[in-house]
Amino acid sequence: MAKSQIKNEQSRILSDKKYTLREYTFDFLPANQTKWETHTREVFDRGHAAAVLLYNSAKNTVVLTEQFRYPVYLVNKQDTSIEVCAGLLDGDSPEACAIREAYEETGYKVSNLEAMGAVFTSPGVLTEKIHLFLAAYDETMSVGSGGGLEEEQEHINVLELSVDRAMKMVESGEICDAKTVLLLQAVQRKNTQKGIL
Ligand SMILES: Nc1nc2c(ncn2[C@@H]2O[C@H](COP(=O)(O)OP(=O)(O)O[C@H]3O[C@H](CO)[C@@H](O)[C@H](O)[C@@H]3O)[C@@H](O)[C@H]2O)c(=O)[nH]1
Ligand SMILES: [Mg+2]
Repeated sequence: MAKSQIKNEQSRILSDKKYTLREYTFDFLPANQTKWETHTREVFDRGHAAAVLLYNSAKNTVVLTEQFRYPVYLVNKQDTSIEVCAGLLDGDSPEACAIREAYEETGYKVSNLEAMGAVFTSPGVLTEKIHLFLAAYDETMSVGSGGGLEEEQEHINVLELSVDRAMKMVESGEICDAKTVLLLQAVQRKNTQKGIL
């Protein structure tokens, strides 16, 4: 089976402030076809990211963050978004980024990460790939104040919730961030396998 082909790729910058929005044009030959098409696509580049869900299997609880997200406010009129810890790699490995963000955002110093794959949350428009992790936590790892970085205007509340409560918030739509839903479902799957649920 013939694969699709791409040629004559060109791009121009539409916006280049904190992140970069480019318009790409390229010729595209769909798989198993003979007619080339010219495509134009706007693509937003803000680098790649890592996200980590802090999970305590003994208590069956998770630690989440709650913060104002303007895009969520624009669409849902919600004044906060409840999410797993996450941030841009900023030159770090995905693992180092997940550990750094967990500390900055929640004050927990986690170490043993379990990799849960990597996803594009909006492949039609965003280049961003988010590396997903689970990390065990307990009270002894809570060594910082969390809350995020003042210089980045982050005002983060830290929430500790039972997995059951968090899953109910997914069902009700209170939790609607894709990476958070994925990682909560991963924890729930683990519980099902262990016979907890
Ligand atoms: N000045 C300015 N600041 C920004 C902008 N966008 C974000 N910030 C600030 O910079 C901080 C960056 O924090 P990180 O923790 O590194 O990234 P993040 O925004 O939390 O990103 C993660 O979560 C997002 C929301 O779910 C995801 O979209 C993203 O992929 C990633 O996983 C944000 O919290 C916000 O305060 C911007 O356009 N301009
Ligand atoms: Mg963040």
